[in-house]
Amino acid sequence: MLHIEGLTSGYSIPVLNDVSIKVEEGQFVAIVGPNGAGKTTLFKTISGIVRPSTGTIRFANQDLLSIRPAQRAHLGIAHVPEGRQVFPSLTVMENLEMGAMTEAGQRDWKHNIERIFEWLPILAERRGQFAGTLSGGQQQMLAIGRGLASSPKLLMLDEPSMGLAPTIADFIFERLIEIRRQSNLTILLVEQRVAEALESADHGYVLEAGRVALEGNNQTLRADDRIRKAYLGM
Ligand SMILES: Nc1ncnc2c1ncn2[C@@H]1O[C@H](COP(=O)(O)OP(=O)(O)OP(=O)(O)O)[C@@H](O)[C@H]1O
Repeated sequence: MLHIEGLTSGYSIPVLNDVSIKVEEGQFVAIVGPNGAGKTTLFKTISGIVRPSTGTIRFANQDLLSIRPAQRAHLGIAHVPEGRQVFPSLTVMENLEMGAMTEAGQRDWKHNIERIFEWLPILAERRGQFAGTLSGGQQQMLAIGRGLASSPKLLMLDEPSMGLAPTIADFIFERLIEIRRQSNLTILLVEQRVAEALESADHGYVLEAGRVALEGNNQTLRADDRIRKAYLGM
């Protein structure tokens, strides 16, 4: 579904160097790595906020780099950004409606909103509340709900656990696993919480200093000595 080959991208200097990543349909893939490794830059490059200097990105058999950033959401890519970025002065429902601006989101709205409320019931309870007054965990669920409202083929999540207490973060990971189980949605997750991310996903990449340092299925990565020492504290 998403094939990234030889990607070099960044700002005045490159942050990502020769990065290749594959996400197949229905897969849950995690990209883990330390602060500043380039995880957010990778997502911004997929969304079109940052332009790569070399490499290719194919999504659903199309050359993504030839498609304008604003059009990429319409192809079925939902980017749930770092720091949630909900619209604070809009209600929960209005935020969800903002997510449904794609053609597919409009078409599937009734079905999607039912499922979003089923998966994330707090959003149904708080539907009339201003998003800015929600807790961090609730805002993260709203950001995920807003992504789901666009009827995505690929849901990209940038550090959904950021700034959340461990129990709340665990709840978010558990919800993602359940959403994926029920919908077979393709998920690409970027995370610093390596243990939780590798438990949730079926395949993982370790990004270090802008390069893919390791790749494998979740069991292989969780058993890898370097991962255990550097990220799992074992
Ligand atoms: N707009 C920008 N202009 C210049 N450099 C940037 C910009 N955004 C990020 N960087 C730099 O790019 C590098 C990678 O940042 P990026 O945010 O992609 O990493 P990350 O792995 O997502 O880390 P974090 O978990 O801290 O968000 C860092 O050295 C950062 O300082």
